[in-house]
Amino acid sequence: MIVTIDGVAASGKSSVSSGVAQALGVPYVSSGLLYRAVTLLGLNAGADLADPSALLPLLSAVRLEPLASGNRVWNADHDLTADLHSTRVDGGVSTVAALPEIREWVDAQLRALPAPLVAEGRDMGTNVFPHAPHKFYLTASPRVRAERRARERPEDIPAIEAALTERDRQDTTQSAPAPDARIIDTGPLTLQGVIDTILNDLR
Ligand SMILES: Nc1ncnc2c1ncn2[C@@H]1O[C@H](COP(=O)(O)OP(=O)(O)OP(=O)(O)O)[C@@H](O)[C@H]1O
Ligand SMILES: Nc1ccn([C@H]2C[C@H](O)[C@@H](COP(=O)(O)O)O2)c(=O)n1
Repeated sequence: MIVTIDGVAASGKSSVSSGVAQALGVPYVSSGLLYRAVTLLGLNAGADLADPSALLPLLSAVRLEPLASGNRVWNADHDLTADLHSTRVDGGVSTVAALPEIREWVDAQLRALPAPLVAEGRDMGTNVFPHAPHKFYLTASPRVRAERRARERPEDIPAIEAALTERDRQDTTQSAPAPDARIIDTGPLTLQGVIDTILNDLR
């Protein structure tokens, strides 16, 4: 069984997916972390983030570890995870995610993982796992998402809201909900409330 949980930036995808996966006793995979890892490696190498031929050679030893408690991304024996949610990576990741060659690489990593699993991102229900039987799409207003994210970042709420809105704009192409996804506005719900909504639907 595959459950897909897509949604806009900072809508709660990874927290919700982790909770759902732990309740089901299956792994979850965060596709955004792979796009973030490509971005980090590109920035560290001084590569042009719009040039797939400069990025693909950096990826031969990149591996996603789909732990239910929180995914980790490795480059050989170096754990990249702690550096993936920085403002620097946020600023470049949409450029990288727009490259078809990089999307193909990410999709191949995800499709190689054995089911059952919970997959989260933007196009899990539309493109990567279109035949998944259970699909969800999380939304919340930019202000609500910025207020939540401000607890994890040094920037103030208006700056975070502006950056989220810009990233939503840049990611529009791959971020449409699947026609058969259940759309959940997480604004009025607690994190546990969103997890319970999905688990009730699955039951
Ligand atoms: N329903 C909720 N109520 C309150 N806080 C929430 C809720 N859902 C998520 N959060 C909090 O919002 C923040 C962003 O959540 P999370 O990182 O899971 O989002 P995301 O969609 O995976 O983000 P990104 O797109 O940047 O990877 C976290 O601090 C999380 O704990
Ligand atoms: N399936 C996916 C997952 C992610 N992206 C892009 C869009 C985001 O800006 C970036 C980081 O993802 P996040 O950590 O916010 O989930 O990666 C995508 O295009 N497709």
